[in-house]
Amino acid sequence: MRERKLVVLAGSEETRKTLVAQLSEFIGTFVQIESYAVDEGIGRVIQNRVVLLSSYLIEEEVAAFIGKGCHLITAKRIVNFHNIDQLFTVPKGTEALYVNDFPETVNEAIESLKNLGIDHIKLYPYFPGKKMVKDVSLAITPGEMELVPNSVKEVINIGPRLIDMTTIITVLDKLGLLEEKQEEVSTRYIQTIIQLSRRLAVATSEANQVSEHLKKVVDGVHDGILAVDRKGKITVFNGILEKLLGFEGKRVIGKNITDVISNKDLVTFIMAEDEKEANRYFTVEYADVIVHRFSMEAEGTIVATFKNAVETIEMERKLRRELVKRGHYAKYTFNDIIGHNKQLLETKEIAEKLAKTQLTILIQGESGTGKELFASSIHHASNRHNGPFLAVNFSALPEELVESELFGYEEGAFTGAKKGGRKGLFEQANGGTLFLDEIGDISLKVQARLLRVLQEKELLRIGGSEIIPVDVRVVAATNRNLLELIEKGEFREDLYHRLKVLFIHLPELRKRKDDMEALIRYFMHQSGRMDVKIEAEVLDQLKRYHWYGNIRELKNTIDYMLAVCEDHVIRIKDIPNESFFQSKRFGTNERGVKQHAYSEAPDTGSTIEEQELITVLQIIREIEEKGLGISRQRISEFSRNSSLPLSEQQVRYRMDLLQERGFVEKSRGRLGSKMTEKGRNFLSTIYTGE
Ligand SMILES: Nc1ncnc2c1ncn2[C@@H]1O[C@H](COP(=O)(O)OP(=O)(O)OP(=O)(O)O)[C@@H](O)[C@H]1O
Repeated sequence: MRERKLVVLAGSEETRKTLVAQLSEFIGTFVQIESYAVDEGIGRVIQNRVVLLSSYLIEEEVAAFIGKGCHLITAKRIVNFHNIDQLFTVPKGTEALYVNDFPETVNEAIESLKNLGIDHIKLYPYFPGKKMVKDVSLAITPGEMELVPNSVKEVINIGPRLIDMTTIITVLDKLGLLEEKQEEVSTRYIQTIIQLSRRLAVATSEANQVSEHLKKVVDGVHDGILAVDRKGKITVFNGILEKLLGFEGKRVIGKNITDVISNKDLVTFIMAEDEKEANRYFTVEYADVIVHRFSMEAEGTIVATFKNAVETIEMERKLRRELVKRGHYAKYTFNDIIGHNKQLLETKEIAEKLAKTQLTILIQGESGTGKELFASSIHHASNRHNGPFLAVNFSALPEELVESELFGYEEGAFTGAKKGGRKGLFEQANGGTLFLDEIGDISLKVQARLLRVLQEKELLRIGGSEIIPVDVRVVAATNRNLLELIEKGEFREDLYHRLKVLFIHLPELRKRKDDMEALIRYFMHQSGRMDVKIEAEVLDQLKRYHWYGNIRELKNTIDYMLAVCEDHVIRIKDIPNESFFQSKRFGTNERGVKQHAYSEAPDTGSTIEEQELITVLQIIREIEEKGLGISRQRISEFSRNSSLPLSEQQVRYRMDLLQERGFVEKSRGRLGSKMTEKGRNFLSTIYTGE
C-alpha cells in the first residue's frame, strides 16, 4: 500500500486521459500512475493499491476488479475551468443540448453549470437512448463528442471535469507523500488559481457580465478572491471570501478595503506597493488563511487569493502540525526573555533592531545563556515570522550527516540515499530562519559549502546538478571562541566574517545575578508553583554559585527543588548538594567523597558542579573499561542509567571544565576524548572504602 503507485479508474477513455493528464501535472513526477477505463476494459484485478475512481457512478462497474489491499478514493470533481469561458461567448437565451453518457452525469453537470452561473444558456439533457430530443443546433459536452447527435451543427467541448484539489491531497496522504510533497503540489495548485484570478481580474475591467461568471467559476475551486484598485476600492469579492470573512449577504463591492477588512496587517500586506507578489499566513475571523497577493500593473489592480488552510488545503495544516511537533515553529518571543539586568536589556534592544534586517547574526554565549531563545525571538520579530524556524545543533549531529541535513541530496547521491532525494534544512527553511547552533563544531568542508550558500543564496544538493535558490536568514550561535579556532586553522576566517555581520554576546548568568530572583519566580510560575516560598538563605546560596550551565542549569535546579521541598517552602536542605548527590542521586552508591578531593579543583562556587564532574569522570572510566570511545553522546547515554541524567549539552560544559583542569583531553569534532593520567589519579583519590 505504501508504494508510490496510483491506479486511476474512469468510465470513458477521454475522462481517463484528462484525469491522468491533470494528475500527471500535479503529482506525475513522483507517482507512477496506471489507468483504466470501463469502456476500454479493465482486464485485471487490482491489488494493494491506492485506487482513485473518477466518479461514484462507476463504483459498481469496477467492483469486480478491486482485489485485496486496495484503498479506494472516489474523486470529487469540479467543472473544467480551463475551457469554460467558451460558454460565456454564447448569446443569452441560446438553446443547447448537454451531452454525456448517462442521465445522472448529464443532470449533475447541468446543475453544476447552473451553480457556476451558466444560466444564460438553456440546457437540455441528452444521453444515448434519450427518446425526445430537442431540435437545436448547439451541443455542449464534457468530452463525449461521439455521443453528440448528427443533427447538431456546432459542438462546444468543455472537456471532462477535473479532480478537486482536496481529492489530490487525499491521494497524496494515502500514498504517504503528504508531508514530503505537499509544498510542491500546493505551489502548482496556487499557480492554477493565480491564472484563474488573473483572468478574473482582466475580465473585471472588460465586461461585468463575464466577470460575474468567472467569479462563480472561481468559487468552484474553493478559494476566496479579492481584487482592489490602487486606491483600495473593491472590485471583486467572491462568495467563498464572503463566507471566509463572514460577509455573507453584505454588499462590499465598491467599498474601500479598509472599511471591510479589519485586520490592519492584512490590509497593509495586500496594498503593499513595493512588492509584486507575496504569500503570507493570516488568521482572519475564525479561519487560518494563506493569502497570495499580486499586482497587475497594467490594469492598476491588486488581486489576492485566500486559501482556507483549515478546510480546503488540509495538507498545509498537517504540515503545520508536523512543524510544531518538530519544534520548527519559533516558540519564543522577546517577551519570554526574562531579566532587567542592564547588559541583558541592551542586548535585547540590539537584537530587536537586528531582527528587522535580513542579515546573518552570530550569537555568542555560554551554554544555557539563551542563544536559542534569542534566535527564536529574532525570527518572531522579523518579517519572516510566518515562515518556518528550523534549528540544528551541530554538536548533536554526526559529522557524516551534517552535509546532507543542511543541503539535501539527490536520489542515488550515496548508498542509502532516499528514493527521490531529500530536501535539506536550507530548502525546508525557505522563506524563514535557520538557526545553526554550535557552529564552531562543523568541519572545514561543511564550512566551505555553507559559505557558498550564504554568499550566493543558492545551493546544489549533494549529487545534484540543479541550482536551487534559497531565501533563508541564518542565525548562528557558538559557545566557543571562534577567533581561537581560526588561529588553530579550524575555522575559516571568511566564514567568520560572513556570520559575524551582526554580533550579539549573551551575558553569563553569573554576571547578571541581579536577574536571578526574577528568573526563579518565572520558572516557578511556569511550573504552576507560585505558592512555594523560598527562604532568603537559599537565595543567598544560589547567588553564590557560578552557574556554568547558566539559565538552563538554574531552571533544572529550581525544578529539582520544587520537587523535593516540603510544606511549600524551599529550604537550605532542598538545595542540591553533596549529601543530596550521595544519598539521593547516587541511590545505592554509598561511597563517601573525601573533602580534600574538592579542594584540588578550582573553585566553582558550588558542590553541585563538583559532584557532577566526578560523576562524568566515573562514567568516562566506565565507558573506557568497556573498550568504547568517549563521546558526549555516549556519556549522556550512560548517565541515563545513573541517577544523574545529563543531556549532551550538560555533558559538554562539564567536559570543558574537566579539560580546563587537565582531567580529560578533548579532541575536536567527534573523534572522542580520553581521560588523562591526572584525571585517573584524581578519581582514585576521591573514594573511600573501595
Ligand atoms: N532570559 C531568559 N528568560 C527566561 N528563560 C530563559 C532565559 N534565558 C534562557 N532561558 C531558558 O533557559 C533554557 C536554555 O536556553 P537556550 O536553549 O536558549 O540556551 P542556549 O544558549 O541555546 O544553550 P546551548 O548552547 O546549550 O544550546 C531554555 O529553557 C530557555 O527558555
